[in-house]
Amino acid sequence: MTTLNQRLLEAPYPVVGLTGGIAAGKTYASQRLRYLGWEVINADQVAREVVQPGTPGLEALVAAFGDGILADTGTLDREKLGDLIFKDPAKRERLEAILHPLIEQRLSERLAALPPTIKGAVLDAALWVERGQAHIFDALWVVDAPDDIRLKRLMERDGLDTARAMDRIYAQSAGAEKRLHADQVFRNDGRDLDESLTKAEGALLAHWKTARERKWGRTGTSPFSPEELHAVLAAMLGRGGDYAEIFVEQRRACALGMDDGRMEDVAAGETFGVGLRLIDGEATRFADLIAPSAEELLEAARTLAAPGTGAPVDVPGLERHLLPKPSAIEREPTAVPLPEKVDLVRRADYLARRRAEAIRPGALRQVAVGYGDSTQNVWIAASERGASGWTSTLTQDRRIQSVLRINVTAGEGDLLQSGYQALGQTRGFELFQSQAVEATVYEAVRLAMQALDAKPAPAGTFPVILSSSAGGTMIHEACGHGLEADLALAGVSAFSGKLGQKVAAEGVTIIDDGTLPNKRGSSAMDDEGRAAQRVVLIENGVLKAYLQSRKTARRMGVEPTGNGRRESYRHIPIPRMRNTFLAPGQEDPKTILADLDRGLLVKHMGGGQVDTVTGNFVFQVTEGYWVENGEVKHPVRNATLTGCGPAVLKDLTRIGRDLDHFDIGTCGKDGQGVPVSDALPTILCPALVVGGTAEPLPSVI
Ligand SMILES: CC(C)(COP(=O)(O)OP(=O)(O)OC[C@H]1O[C@@H](n2cnc3c(N)ncnc32)[C@H](O)[C@@H]1O)[C@@H](O)C(=O)NCCC(=O)NCCS
Ligand SMILES: Nc1ncnc2c1ncn2[C@@H]1O[C@H](COP(=O)(O)OP(=O)(O)OP(=O)(O)O)[C@@H](O)[C@H]1O
Repeated sequence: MTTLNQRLLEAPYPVVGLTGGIAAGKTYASQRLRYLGWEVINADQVAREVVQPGTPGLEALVAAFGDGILADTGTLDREKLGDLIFKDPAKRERLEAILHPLIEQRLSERLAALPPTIKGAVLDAALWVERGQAHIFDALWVVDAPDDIRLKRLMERDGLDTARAMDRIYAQSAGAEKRLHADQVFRNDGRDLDESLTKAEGALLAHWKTARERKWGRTGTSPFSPEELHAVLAAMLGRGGDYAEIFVEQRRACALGMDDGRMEDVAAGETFGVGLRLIDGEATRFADLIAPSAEELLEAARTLAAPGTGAPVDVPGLERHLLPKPSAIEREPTAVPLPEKVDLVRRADYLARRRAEAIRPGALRQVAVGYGDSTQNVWIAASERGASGWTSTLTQDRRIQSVLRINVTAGEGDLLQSGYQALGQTRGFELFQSQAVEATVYEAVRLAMQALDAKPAPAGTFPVILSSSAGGTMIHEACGHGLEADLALAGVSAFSGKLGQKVAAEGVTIIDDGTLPNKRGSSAMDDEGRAAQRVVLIENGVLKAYLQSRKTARRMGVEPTGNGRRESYRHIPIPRMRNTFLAPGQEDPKTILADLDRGLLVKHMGGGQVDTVTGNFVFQVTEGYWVENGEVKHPVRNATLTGCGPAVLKDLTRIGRDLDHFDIGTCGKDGQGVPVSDALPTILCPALVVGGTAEPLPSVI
C-alpha cells in the first residue's frame, strides 16, 4: 500500500482531493477553504520543494534533461523546463516518472505532520485523475471552468502566448473526464463559489466517517482465517513454484423478469467457492472447489503441488493490503426485501405503459423488464516470488452490481420497432431513485415510438457522427479487445507488436479506467488482487500499453495493469476491459453537427457483430437521423454501420469535449462474462458504410 493511502486512512479528519484543469481556479477555491479553517497542501508547491538546489530531485532532472534546464544561479529554470515538457509528451512522462514519487512522498509527510485537531485537509493537485488516484480521498472536488475562460486566465496570470497556454491546457485530461470522478463539481466561471464550498464542507464534515468506512472498510468475514490461508499457500508451494493464489468467492444474486405484466422469472441464489492456482515456470495448475472446508482446501493444495520437483518455499506471513473501493454503497441489495424489488419492476412496467399510452395511444405491443443485483465478496491470498524475495498478500473486495433493463416494443400495422435502455452501476438499491427509473423507462418508450415514424435509412458511404449518447460499443468491441495483452501476444490483434507506434490519429486517446465511481466495470481490485487503475492504452494516437493480467505482464516484462479478471472462482483470470472510453477532445459537439453537409447522426447503437482480430464491425443503429447542411432532417430506421475499428481511429479528426453516457454490458470472452461499460465523446467518422433499406444514395465519399 502506498504511504499516501496509509496516511489517508489514518488521518483523524476528512481529507479532500481538490483538482481541476490548469487555471480552473484550484488556488482560488483552496484559499476559500483555508479561510474556512482547512489545511491546504498544494502539490505545485511541494513540486518546487523537491527540486531545490542540492536535492536528489534536481540532480535527477539534470541527469535526464542536461544542465540547460538550470539558471545561472544553479536553480531550476522553470520556464525553460516548462517549454520543454509541455510540448513533448515523452519528455513530460520522463519528468513525471522522476518527480511524482518524490512529490507523493513529500505530500504524505506533510499530511502526517498536520495536527490531529484540524477540521480537515485539502490536497490540491492538478493531476489526481491522470495519476489514477482520484478515488482515494474522502471526497474528490473538481473545480471546473470552460476552456476559453481558463485560456484567458492562464494567459493573463502567467503572461503566456496562446500556443504555450494551449500546450499546457492539453497536457492534462479534459474537464469531462475529471467530472466523471468528482464527488462534487464547482463551476468557476465567474459565479460565487463561497456558498457552494461552505455547503460541501458541511455535508462532508457530517458524513466523512461513514463514507471512509464504506470506502476502505472490510465488509464480510472471510470464511477462512489468515492462518488457514497461509497454510494452504504453503502446501501449494510445498514442492516449489513461482506463484500460488487462493481466490475465495461468496456471491449472492437476485434476478427478476417481467414480460407483458407477468412476473415470469424470480431467481435468487448464493454461491461459495474457491479457486486455487499454482504457477511453476510455464505450467499453470488450477483447482476449483465448491464450498470447501479448510481441510479440503489443504488437501487440494497438496494435490496441486504433487507434480512439483522443487524444494518447499518458506512462505512469508500474509500482509493485508486495504484498497479503496470506487463506489460507495448506501443500500445493500441483500438487505432489500424481495417485495421492494418486485415493486420496482412493476413500477417500471406501469410507467412504460402509461407513457406509451400518453404519447401514442394503441401503439404499445410489449414491455419486458428485467432486474438484477449481485453482491460478490472476494478474498485473494497470494504468494509470489519477486526480485527481492517472496511476498504474501491478502486483499479483499466487495463488488455490488445493480441493474434494471427495459425493452419496449411498439407497432403499427405490420411494422414492429423496439426501444431498449438499461440502468446499471456498481451501486446498491439507492440507484433506483424514481427520477432515474422514470428517465430510463421514458427513453426506452421514446426510442420505440420514434422508430415507427422513421424513414428507411439510405445506403452508401457517408460521414457519420456518433453522438456521445451512442455509447462506446465501437471502442470496446472494435478496438478494446485488440488492446488486451493475451490477444496481442497471440498475434491475433490489429495492435500486435505496435507498442510505441502511431496507431490512431493525433488527438485519439483511449483509456480503460477501473477506478471510475459507480461505473459497471469498476472495483477496488482485479481478480488477482491488483488495485484497479486508470490505464492509458493509446495516447494522442500512440500505442502506450496493453491491458495486462499477471501472466501476460510477466511475458511482456511489464507491470500488471489490474485487468486480470475472471467470471467466478471456477475460471482463470485473463486480461479484460473495465470502463473503456475514447477520451474527450476539444470540440463543441454542436459545431461538429453544424459542419456536416450530408450524412448520418447516430444517437443510439444496438447490437452488432465484430471480428476482434481485425476490428471489422457491423452495428445496428437504433436511433439515427439523416443530416443535411448541418440540420437534422428526419429519423431513419434499420440502418447498419460497417467499418473497421482501428481504421476509424486513424481517420478521426473531430472529437467532442462531451463524455457523459456509458453503455453497460457483460463482455464475453473465452466463455467468461464480466461486467463492463464503455463510452465515447461525439465524434465524426469521415466515411462509414451505411447499410439501409432505402434506395441507395450516391455516396458522398
Ligand atoms: C514543468 C514545471 C517546472 C513548470 O513550472 P511552472 O512554474 O511554469 O508551473 P507550475 O509548477 O506553477 O505549474 C502550473 C500548472 O501546470 C500544470 N502542470 C504542472 N505539471 C504538469 C504535468 N506534468 N502535466 C500536466 N500539467 C502540469 C498544473 O496545472 C500546475 O498547477 C512544473 O510544472 C513541474 O515541475 N511539473 C512537474 C511536476 C508535476 O507534475 N506537477 C503537477 C502537480 S502533481
Ligand atoms: N472566479 C474567478 N474570477 C476571477 N478570476 C479568477 C476566478 N477564479 C480564478 N481566477 C483567476 O484565474 C487565474 C487562475 O486561477 P488559479 O490560480 O486559482 O487556478 P489554478 O487552478 O490554481 O491553476 P494551476 O493549475 O496553474 O495551479 C488566477 O489568476 C485567478 O486569480
